[in-house]
Amino acid sequence: MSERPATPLLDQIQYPSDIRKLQKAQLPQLAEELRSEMISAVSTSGGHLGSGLGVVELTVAIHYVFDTPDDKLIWDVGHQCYPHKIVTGRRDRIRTLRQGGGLSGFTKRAESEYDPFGAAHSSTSISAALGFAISNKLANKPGRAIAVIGDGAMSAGMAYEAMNNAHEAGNRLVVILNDNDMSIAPPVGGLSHYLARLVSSGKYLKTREIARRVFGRLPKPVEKAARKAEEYARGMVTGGTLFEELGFYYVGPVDGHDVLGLVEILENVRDAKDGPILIHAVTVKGKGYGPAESAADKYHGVVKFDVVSGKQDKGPGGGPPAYTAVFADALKAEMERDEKVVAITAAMPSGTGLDKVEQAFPDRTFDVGIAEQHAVTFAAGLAAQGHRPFCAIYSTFLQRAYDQVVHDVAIQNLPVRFAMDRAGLVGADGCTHAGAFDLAYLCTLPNMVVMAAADEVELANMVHTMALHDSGPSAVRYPRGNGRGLAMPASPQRLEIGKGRIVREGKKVAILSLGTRLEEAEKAADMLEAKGLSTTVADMRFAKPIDEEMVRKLLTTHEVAVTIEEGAIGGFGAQVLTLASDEGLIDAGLKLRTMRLPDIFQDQDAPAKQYDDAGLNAPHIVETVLKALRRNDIAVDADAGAIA
Ligand SMILES: Cc1ncc(C[n+]2csc(CCOP(=O)(O)OP(=O)(O)O)c2C)c(N)n1
Ligand SMILES: CC(=O)[C@@H](O)[C@H](O)COP(=O)(O)O
Ligand SMILES: [Mg+2]
Repeated sequence: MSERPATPLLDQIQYPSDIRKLQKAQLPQLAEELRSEMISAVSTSGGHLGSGLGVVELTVAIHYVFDTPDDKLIWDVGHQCYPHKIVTGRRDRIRTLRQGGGLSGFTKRAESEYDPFGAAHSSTSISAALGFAISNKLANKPGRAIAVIGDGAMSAGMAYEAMNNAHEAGNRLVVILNDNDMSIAPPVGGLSHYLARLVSSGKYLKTREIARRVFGRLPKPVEKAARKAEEYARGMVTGGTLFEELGFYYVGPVDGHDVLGLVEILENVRDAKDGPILIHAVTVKGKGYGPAESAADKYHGVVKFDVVSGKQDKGPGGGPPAYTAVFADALKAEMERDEKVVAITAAMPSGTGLDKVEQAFPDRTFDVGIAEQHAVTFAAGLAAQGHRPFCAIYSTFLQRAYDQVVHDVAIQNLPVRFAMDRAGLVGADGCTHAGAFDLAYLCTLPNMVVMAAADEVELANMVHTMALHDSGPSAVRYPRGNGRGLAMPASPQRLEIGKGRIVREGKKVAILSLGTRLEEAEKAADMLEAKGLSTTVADMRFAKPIDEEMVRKLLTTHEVAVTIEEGAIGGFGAQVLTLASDEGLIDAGLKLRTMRLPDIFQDQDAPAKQYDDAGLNAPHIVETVLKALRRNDIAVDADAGAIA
C-alpha cells in the first residue's frame, strides 16, 4: 500500500518555538519543505540562493536546540538568512525580499528580535556574538551567542581578532564554521587549503567522539595526547587544529546536512560546561537544488528564475555594456600596454570584472580573499616596489580598509589605483552596500586624486589616466549597472588631472555635475531652458582636485549654481563650497546649492526609485534652481512651480 503523504510541517511553523514542538524524527521533512519554500520564494524575487540552501539543516537544528531569540543567533554576512527568516515569523513576507518596502536581503535588527545583529559586510559575526556573550556573562544572565560564519568570511582578519579574544566567553560562545568550500568564487589562500585538509582527514566525527571531546572526560593533557595520537593515526595535521590553538574546543568536521546528527551535536554543545566551542560543519552551497549545485557560482546571487529548469530571467541581453565590463576591458588594455600594471580583488572577481582580467593575465591578477585591509596594503607594497596596482574594491567594501588607504597609501603618497565599482545607490542590496561615502572619505585626504565617470567613455579614459598617474594615489568611482550606450573610441584619452569639461553652454544657471548624474543634469537643463532659464552643464570629472578655474568662472558668471553628486554630504559639493567660501565667491550674491544623498541610510529599492527618493533626478534639480531664484525678486512665470 502506498505510503500516505506526510502531513506538511512548514505550515505549522511560525516561530522556532513551533519547531521545538516537533518530534526530532520530523526535522528532516521540515528541512526539505523549508528548502522547497526557499527555492520557490527566491525564484520570484531573485537574491542570494546558494548560501541559504547550504544552511537549511543548520537553521532547523540551531533553532530546535537553542532557545532563540534568548540565545542569540548571528549569521555572518547574512545573505544566507532566508531559511532563518522563513521560520522566524517572516514567511508571509519572504517574497518581498530585497524590494522596496519589503524584507531586507540580510539580517536586520529592526526587522525581527530573531535578528539580534545586522550584517551584510562579512566576518563580523564572531565579534558581535562575543559582545552578546560577554554582556550576558557580566549581567550573570543565561543565554548563548551562536555565530554562523562561512569559510569565505573566515578569510578576513576580523574573524581572527575575535577568536583571539573569545576565550573570555567560555561556553557562552558557539561558533559554527559553515564550510561549503566556496566564497562567491572558489575560496583562496592557505586557510581554504587547511580546511580542506581537515575535512579530507577522515570520516565525520560522530556524537560519541564529540561527547568525549566536548565534555573533555579526560583531563586536558591526556585528552590532548589522546587526540594527537588519533590525529596522527588519521593523518590529520600535527598538534591541535588552528582553532584549538586559539582556545576553542574544535568539533568537526561534521556533516552539515545531517539534521538529526546536528541536533545531537548541538545538544552536546549546548550543555557543555567548557568553551568556547567551534563546530566545523561541512555543507554544500546550493544543496538540494540541481541547477545551483551544478553551477560554477552555486547560484550565489540570482535574478528571478524558473524553478523547473533553473533558467534565470536575465532579460533580452544586448544594450549598453555594464560599467564593470567597461572597466575590465579598459584595465586589460592597460595591462597589455604596461607589464607593471597588476590587479587585486578581495574575493569579488566576478563582481569587479577581474575574473575576465585574470583569464588574460593570471600571473598579474590577485584574489586575496575577503581581506580588503590586506588588499590595500598589499597594493601599497607593490606600488612602493615599482608596480602599478589597481585595487578593484566596491566603494562600500573599501570602507573596511580606510586606515590602510590613509596610513599606507596616502601618507606615503604611493601610486595605488582604486577602482570603486557600485558607487552611489545600488538597489536591492540596500544601505549596507550603497557606495555613498567614498567621495567624503577620499576627498578629505591629501595627495588623493578622485574621479567619477559620467559614462562608459569617461570610465575608459579615467582608467587610462590612472594607469599613467604615478605621482600619487588615485581613485575612480562608477555605478552598478549599464552605461549610456555611447560609442567607445578606439583608444582612451588621457585626461588632465583636475580638469572638467563643459557639455552645454548657458548663461543664467550652472549645473556642476559629478559622475553619472550628468544624464539627469542634461535633462534638467532642457526643462530649465523651456522655462526661459539658460543653463550651462559641466561634467566636473574630478572631485579632487576640483577644477578650480572652471568653478571660479561658473560661479562668477551665473546667477545660480548647483552641484550634484551620487554621494553623501562631505564630497564634491563640499569641495566646491569650500573654494567658494575661501574665495568669497558667494559674497557677491551667488545662489549656490549642493545636491547630494540625504542624510539617511536608504533601504533597498529599484535604483531609479532610490534616486527619486533621494531627490537627485532632473525634476529635483529644476525645483532647486526655481526655489533659489524665488528667493530673489525676479518674477518666475506662474506655472514654474508645477514641476513637469
Ligand atoms: C567585507 C565584505 N567583503 C566582501 C563581501 C562580498 N561577499 C558577500 S558573501 C561573500 C562570500 C562569503 O563566503 P562564505 O562566508 O563562505 O559564505 P557562503 O556564500 O559560502 O555561504 C562575499 C565575498 C562582503 N559581503 N563583505
Ligand atoms: C552578499 C554580498 O555582499 C554580495 O553578494 C553582494 O550582494 C554582491 O553585490 P552585486 O550584486 O552588486 O555584485
Ligand atoms: Mg562558503
